[in-house]
Amino acid sequence: MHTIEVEHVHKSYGPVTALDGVSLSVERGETFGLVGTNGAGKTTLFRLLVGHETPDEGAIEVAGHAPSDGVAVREHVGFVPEDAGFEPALTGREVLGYYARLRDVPADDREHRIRRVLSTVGLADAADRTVDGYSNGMSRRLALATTLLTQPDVLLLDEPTAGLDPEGVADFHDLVRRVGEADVTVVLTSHDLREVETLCDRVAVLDGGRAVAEGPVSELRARVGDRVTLTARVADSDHARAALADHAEVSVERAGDPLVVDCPQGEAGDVLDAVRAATAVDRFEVRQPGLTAAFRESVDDGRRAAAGGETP
Ligand SMILES: Nc1ncnc2c1ncn2[C@@H]1O[C@H](COP(=O)(O)OP(=O)(O)OP(=O)(O)O)[C@@H](O)[C@H]1O
Repeated sequence: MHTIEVEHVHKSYGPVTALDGVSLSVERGETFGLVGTNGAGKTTLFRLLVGHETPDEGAIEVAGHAPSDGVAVREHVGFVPEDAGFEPALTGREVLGYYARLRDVPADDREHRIRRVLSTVGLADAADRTVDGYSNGMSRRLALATTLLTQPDVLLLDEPTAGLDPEGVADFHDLVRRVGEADVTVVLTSHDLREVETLCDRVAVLDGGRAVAEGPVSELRARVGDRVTLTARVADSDHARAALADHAEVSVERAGDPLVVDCPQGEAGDVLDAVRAATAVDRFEVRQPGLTAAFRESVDDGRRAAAGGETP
């Protein structure tokens, strides 16, 4: 069952086309990643999903409702914008008090729900401090807490971890996983493809307002094939490179120290043996290219298709 359905959506701002015929669907309970280049249309899509803007063409349904149905959206959809800011003189608890009213939480249940979400996001101890003293990570968690007051079916998180330190990122990831376990459909945008790979079941790649790829993270990654990157600390990189000259499927990406080689997964062992026969190898690691390469490939394919007038 699809909780989010976006069909052939176009949106322009004057001469700027922000979304150019985007279609995608997100299933109930999924954690879905929306990735793309700067200005690809990710935030615009979020604004359409919560009814802050209306599409010029196309149809959108979220949790069984049109985004123009403001009451349903408030009840079923939680949106954490990239720049969620709060009145600095209010405490975290007071902020949540206002949001509880805004979201029509019954008066006799407010205190209980506020206490519960403060505990969920790990802000119980900081609840009575004013938010001007909150760290970036705490503010993001408070923003998420505002959406959890009404147990939404859908959570939209726009670059939720941008600017957080590694500990803040890890805390937020734990939180998203916990929220996701409760059958909530989560859609998040991110420029950090490792984050998307870690958290998301499926992903869509936007470029220039077009969805150029959509599918399970593993499928997208498979588009770049079974090649791996081998990085080795070598005593003599010239000897190492010469030893690989006869390997047709192997390309030396960097011929210094470390030596970086791109090769088919099945040949990584032979490549390492050849390098070790030619020079001393101190350390080495083999890595799959991951989503970054798949993302670049999708964007390139989409641009080629657009130039040729095809649909990717
Ligand atoms: N209110 C607006 N008025 C004019 N142009 C806009 C407006 N909102 C978005 N745009 C333009 O629409 C395009 C898509 O913008 P959007 O913010 O959706 O991209 P994004 O993928 O979220 O980018 P980023 O990753 O940089 O946050 C951009 O060219 C942007 O300049």
